[in-house]
Amino acid sequence: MNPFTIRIFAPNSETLVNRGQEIELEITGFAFGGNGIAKLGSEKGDYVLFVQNTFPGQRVLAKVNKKKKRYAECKLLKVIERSPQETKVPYQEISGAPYIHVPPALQEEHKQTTTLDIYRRLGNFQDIQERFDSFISSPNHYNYRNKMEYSFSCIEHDIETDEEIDDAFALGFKHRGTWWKVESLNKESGLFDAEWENKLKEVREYLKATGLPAWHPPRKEGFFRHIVVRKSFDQDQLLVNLVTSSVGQEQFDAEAFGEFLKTTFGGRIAGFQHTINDNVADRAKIENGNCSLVFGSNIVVEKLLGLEFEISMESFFQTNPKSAERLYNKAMDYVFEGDNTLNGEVVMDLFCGTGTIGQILSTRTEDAEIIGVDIVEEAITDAKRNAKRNGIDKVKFYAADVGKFLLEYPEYQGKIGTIILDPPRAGIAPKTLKKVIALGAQRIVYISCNPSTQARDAEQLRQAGYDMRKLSLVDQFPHTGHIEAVAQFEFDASMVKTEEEN
Ligand SMILES: C[S@@+](CC[C@H](N)C(=O)[O-])C[C@H]1O[C@@H](n2cnc3c(N)ncnc32)[C@H](O)[C@@H]1O
Repeated sequence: MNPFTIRIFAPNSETLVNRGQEIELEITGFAFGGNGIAKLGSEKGDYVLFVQNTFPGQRVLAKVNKKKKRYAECKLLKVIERSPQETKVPYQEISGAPYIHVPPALQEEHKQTTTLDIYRRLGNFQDIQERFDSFISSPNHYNYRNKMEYSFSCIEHDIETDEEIDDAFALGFKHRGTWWKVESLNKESGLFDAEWENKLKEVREYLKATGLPAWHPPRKEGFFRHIVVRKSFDQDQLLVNLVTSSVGQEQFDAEAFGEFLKTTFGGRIAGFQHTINDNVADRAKIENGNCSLVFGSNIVVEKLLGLEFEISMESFFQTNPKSAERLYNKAMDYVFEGDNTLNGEVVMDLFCGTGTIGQILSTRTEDAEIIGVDIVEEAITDAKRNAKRNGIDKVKFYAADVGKFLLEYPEYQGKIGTIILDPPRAGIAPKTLKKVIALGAQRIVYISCNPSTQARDAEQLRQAGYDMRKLSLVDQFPHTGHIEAVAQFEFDASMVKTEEEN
């Protein structure tokens, strides 16, 4: 045990912590989703505290957010002492990459163990190890993201002194656990484009020199609000969107800033947009507003498994495209395994986003009819445009709620051999999953960015006769607690439970 840690013993450790309390803890274990575990001893046994984004061996300052009888959930405020397993890295630490000091192989080992445990506990797969196929690493452990959002604030958290500075001009990421304080990014974070982040300081100095103020989050006033950058790895180009309010707009020379970007980043800036957004609602999307293209193009083009995708500022696109290729290849292996050629079949790509999976599928089949469905109209518009760009006419895209779509098109019931599912983090609503099951597919390939909801949905699928045959984990987001999963389910009539058995 760390010599600085005071291990508290009390008759009833439940009484040791209160909601809102700040407490120093030693992290001794690790659970799914990047939850470090600390324990407080008592005569009645250990009281467990989960602290998000921590790692075994760290000594941390945490705040109790939720208190239950047997455990508490805490928010990390500060790492006081690093784990002996952590190493020095040349990056500036940001709250979005809490494991940047943990060697990638160790991150992966912990992700695999804790994620498989979730399938055991939430999906009741005691034999998960036999179903587990592979752990797929991200091809790039660093600088893998293709989109980053930076915030301005006139309240700065100084990373050297740990002090709050008012009347500042900060540009970077929010200080851990706050929504008003920004830590200026002075060198790359290790997640996004190195050149862009290493020169962000120059961007900040340029904008500060305009004399216009950075946003004041509590007062909801100021001029500079955010910078959002999109990257195409294939073109090695950046698309920049500066989001400001309209107050002071006439004093801002967007064209001059555009020239500054061109000079600073050479030919790498594909386009520069200026968005004026006066919406101060907490949940408003930062990019919404009045957008004008100052120079260049409002899209970049990314290549994925040989196909081209136009990406605008608003489009949904996999954040780690190089790793997404590995994810999609594994999904394709699961689709085509055995002699599942899909020829002459109807294939559903449900929750299709910008239609990436459906398009990849269509390049590997002869005469399958592929149907993509997503609720976001703009995503479907992007999907159709990209399919055209790639010369693909075998995929039909529909903008609709998956549940409603399946009700409105009952003719597909019983005609579908294979379904690909890629729902959002919340998983699939039980009612919608019931409708998917009613389609009667032989095989379902289910991609998930949240294994805990996938494990839950796997239980519903099992009761309907779908056996999870294979599972792979893909590390789409190194240095975070997140992990992506892809599973192959096969219908087995002998597994279907009767009403009485249920
Ligand atoms: C994880 S993303 C899918 C990404 C996509 N398959 C890809 O690889 O690019 C989940 C998608 O589900 C869509 N979605 C969420 N709820 C939905 C619903 N009820 N019906 C249809 N689509 C929905 C979202 O718009 C989002 O595009």
